[in-house]
Amino acid sequence: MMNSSAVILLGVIIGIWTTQRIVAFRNAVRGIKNHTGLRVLLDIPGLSIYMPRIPYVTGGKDGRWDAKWGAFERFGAGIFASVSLLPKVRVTFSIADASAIKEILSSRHRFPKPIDQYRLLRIFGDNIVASEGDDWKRYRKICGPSFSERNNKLVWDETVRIVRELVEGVWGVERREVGVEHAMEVAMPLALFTIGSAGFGRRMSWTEEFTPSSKTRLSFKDTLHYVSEGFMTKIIVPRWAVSFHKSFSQVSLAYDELKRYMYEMIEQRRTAVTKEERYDLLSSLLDANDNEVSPNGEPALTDEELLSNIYIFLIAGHETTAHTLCFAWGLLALYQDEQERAYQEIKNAIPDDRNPSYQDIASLKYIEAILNETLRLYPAAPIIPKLSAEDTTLTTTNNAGEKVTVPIPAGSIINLHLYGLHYNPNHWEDPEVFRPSRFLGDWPRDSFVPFSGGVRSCLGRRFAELEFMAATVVILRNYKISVKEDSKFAGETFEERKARVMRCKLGISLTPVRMPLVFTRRN
Ligand code: HEM
Repeated sequence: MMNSSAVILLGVIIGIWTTQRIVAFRNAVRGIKNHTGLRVLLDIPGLSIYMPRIPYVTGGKDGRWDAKWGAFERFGAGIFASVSLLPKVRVTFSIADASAIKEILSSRHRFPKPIDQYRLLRIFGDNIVASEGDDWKRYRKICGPSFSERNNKLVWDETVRIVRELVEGVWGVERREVGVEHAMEVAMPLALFTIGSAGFGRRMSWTEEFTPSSKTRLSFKDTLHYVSEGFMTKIIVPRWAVSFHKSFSQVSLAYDELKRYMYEMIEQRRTAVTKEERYDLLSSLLDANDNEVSPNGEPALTDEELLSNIYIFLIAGHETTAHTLCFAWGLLALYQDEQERAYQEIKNAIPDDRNPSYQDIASLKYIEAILNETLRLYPAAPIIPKLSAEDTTLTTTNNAGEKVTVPIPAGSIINLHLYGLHYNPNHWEDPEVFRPSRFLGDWPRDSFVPFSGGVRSCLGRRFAELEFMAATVVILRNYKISVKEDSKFAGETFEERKARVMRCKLGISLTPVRMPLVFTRRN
């Protein structure tokens, strides 16, 4: 039993602590001139998005990635501020205003990345996505040249080869219809094979049996598959717990195997007697690294840094593109007129039976517009976090159309809310509607940043765009895509069907939940 003076002491300590918190909270609110937004008791990074909205306690949907423009509408401006009391007083700004986002993306020093939030991407060590400052500059200088024109062409040619192999070799030209329960069954291996080939110089195919190398237990294909599927497991499950479940040990093994494969590949390329001309990302990265030496004569990147950067190409590079392809096919299945227009463009651009070539992209403007419209509606990274390095201000517009200056204290987290921006009715007409033609004429470029922007924009943008276009061209030339019928949903309206088919959740990137589609041969 505590005696009464101990209870009083504890009460005093709690009282002081609570008063300090409340004063800090009030100061934080004053510091932002009580700018519109959420004032909540609790904001636990990573967990808050799963909590319901309880006024003054949690932000719920309004603070979430999928609030779209709705939360900004409710708070009456293109920038709103969440101030929370626990676990610590924190100010977070959500921004869906095009000119404020442009200002942030063009000022890396004022608005760096909050690299604490990128810890999870450092499984193999420091890398281009999860770094800032001089380290990032060094990585960008070495990694940048890998995404060359020659690599672009390789991405195109390899994607065409991979999808043709699916169409001709796996589905077969005789088969009238191919139904899938989830389009990811097609999009994921497709993206995996493309990154395997154009990223690592390892050709994989839909039909081939894969065997492990002399030094590994898993094949390269299975390794990549388990590594990307098991990303969350790898992060959540500690090393000592991997033996608790078969799937945990499989993922752990896959990560070890990936490391072995990477070192093997690095070694092979370095010791090859005759140097082959290869344009995959790994070869170019190795070349660049060997040519670019540090002042003491060592390669610019250590082997660990090489490994971690290659790993990040895999993680950043294949799931995002697979999900985007999947969303696009779902939208084309729902909007048959748009699909027909795309098909006509392909027929006109590539009239004979030849392979679509890299040079054809100039005549595939509608396919490119479909990619952009898909990324507007379903941006793979719906929120991009930044940090304010100094006390500053940003300007936005309120619902009445007046300019509002928002004070941004140093240390505030700034979430670039791409979902909000891409559905902002001040920038986009009928933002909820899938209308690729909006990207054909003049469109508001600052209101569309699915690949981020400024010097920290996506390095693999062209890689992803070409993969998307090549895959979509080969699929649409051969198949008409439609939603798989299901008697359970016989009476649903178009909007209900769209909501069902396009349902998504946030994983490493925005993820389609279940997209049942049918591919019907055109001839
Ligand atoms: C549809 C596909 C893709 C989308 C929507 C996308 C989007 C993005 C976004 C939003 C960022 C900024 C992330 C941040 O600030 O934290 C980013 C960065 C990056 N992406 Fe992509 N990405 C895609 C495909 C790819 C591919 C295919 C690769 C490589 C093969 C790739 C490699 C990278 C790299 C290396 C960075 C870091 C750039 C830097 O910080 O300097 N991405 N991407």
